[in-house]
Amino acid sequence: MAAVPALPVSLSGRFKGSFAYFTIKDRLPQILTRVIDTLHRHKNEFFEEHGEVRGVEAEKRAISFLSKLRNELQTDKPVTPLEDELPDAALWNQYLDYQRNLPNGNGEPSWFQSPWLYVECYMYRRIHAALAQNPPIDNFDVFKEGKAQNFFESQEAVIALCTYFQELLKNIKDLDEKQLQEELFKLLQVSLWGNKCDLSFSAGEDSSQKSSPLQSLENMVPYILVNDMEKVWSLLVNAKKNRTERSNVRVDIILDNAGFELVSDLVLADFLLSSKLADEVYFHGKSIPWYVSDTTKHDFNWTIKQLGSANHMWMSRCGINWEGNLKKGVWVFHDHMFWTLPHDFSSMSEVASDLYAELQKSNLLLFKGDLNYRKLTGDRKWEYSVPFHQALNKFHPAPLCSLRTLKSDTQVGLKPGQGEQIQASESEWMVSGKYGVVQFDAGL
Ligand SMILES: O=P(O)(O)OC[C@H]1O[C@](O)(CO)[C@@H](O)[C@@H]1O
Ligand SMILES: [Mn+2]
Repeated sequence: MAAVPALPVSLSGRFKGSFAYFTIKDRLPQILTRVIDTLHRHKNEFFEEHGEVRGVEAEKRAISFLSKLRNELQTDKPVTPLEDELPDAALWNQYLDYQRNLPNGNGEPSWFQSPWLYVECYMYRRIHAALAQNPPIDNFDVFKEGKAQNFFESQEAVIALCTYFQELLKNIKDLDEKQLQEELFKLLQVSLWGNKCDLSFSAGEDSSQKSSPLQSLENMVPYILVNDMEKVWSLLVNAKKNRTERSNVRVDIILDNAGFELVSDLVLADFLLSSKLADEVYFHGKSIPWYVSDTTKHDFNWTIKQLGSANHMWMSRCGINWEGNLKKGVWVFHDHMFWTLPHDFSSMSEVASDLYAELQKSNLLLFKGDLNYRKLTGDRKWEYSVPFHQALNKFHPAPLCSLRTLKSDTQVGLKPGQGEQIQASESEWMVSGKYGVVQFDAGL
């Protein structure tokens, strides 16, 4: 039997000067400071809604929990077990034990010594605990305002996209295969570049989409380092041809950020149905606030409502149609605890076998964004030219495609020398969000 190659090491804050190191040192504390400020700013609201004793006391407790967290992070303290009783706490604590016992581990897990992916996810889980443990403010999403702001500031781009799309729908029935393919490619690219706009990347600062998202697509093609759009197209066209009455074509979108990116994903999903390339689309979101801008069920419904009631004909047409899709059941929103665990996707079949089985029902999984890419590839120091299939490390529930702009220093599946060549002239290429991939894996 051929020997199984060992996995490369995890990205981690222990590599001084790496992007992980700077993120843990600078960006994560900034995010925590913003969260604390947000709670301060809402003090009056908590007071008015819940009174001094319950509302303001809860806010104070949450802030002191968060300050303690920031201090633990900045002084590289050991990662502590979760003490809340939320449904995922036991899994988190088991994962801590697993980190403690890793044969090549670096002693007691801590903020700078442990894998970056683990400690970063852990920070968001602790932010959640700070609120969830403190009723009556336990349902307060500290990132909600930022997500709404991103949506409103992207208005023009949203209008441009909805208008383009509604015009397209008018004659979608008359398009031949070539034209359909072109439109699919356009909307895949809009959804890809929509991933530039996440908020954790800019530590919560403005990152909305300002210009028309369709105009500059062609100029950006050279920045797509792996472009498997043709493979996505053939898969969908073949699925459509082989489809029988009993076997629907199903596409799943594993969502990333709310705001403009979410709108671009919804337009893509609508296109898949309207072009009859798919019969149903399942969306997967986060069950708790996550990585500042990720989409929860509330954000998903809120966005569709906002569009539906907008003062712009094509925007509201989109929103109303999408609400209809949800009602008809051709669009389904799912959230699962697994998406907000620290595990990479290679352990999904073990840790969340129900979710894995659900994904197996799909014809195509579209994974949006950088964090999903990190979890697909295990957030490791891979050689750039290692095949994507190998980095997936046996995660193959169904054919899948990642639409991701590069915002963290891991990348696989490049041509030999391709990464090194860009590196030579642009040292920030992996973290600037300027480059992207549409990277496909057919499965087993
Ligand atoms: O929203 P995305 O595309 O998953 O990006 C999340 C961002 O957060 C990070 O984890 C940074 O802390 C990066 O990996 C990435 O830039
Ligand atoms: Mn995100």
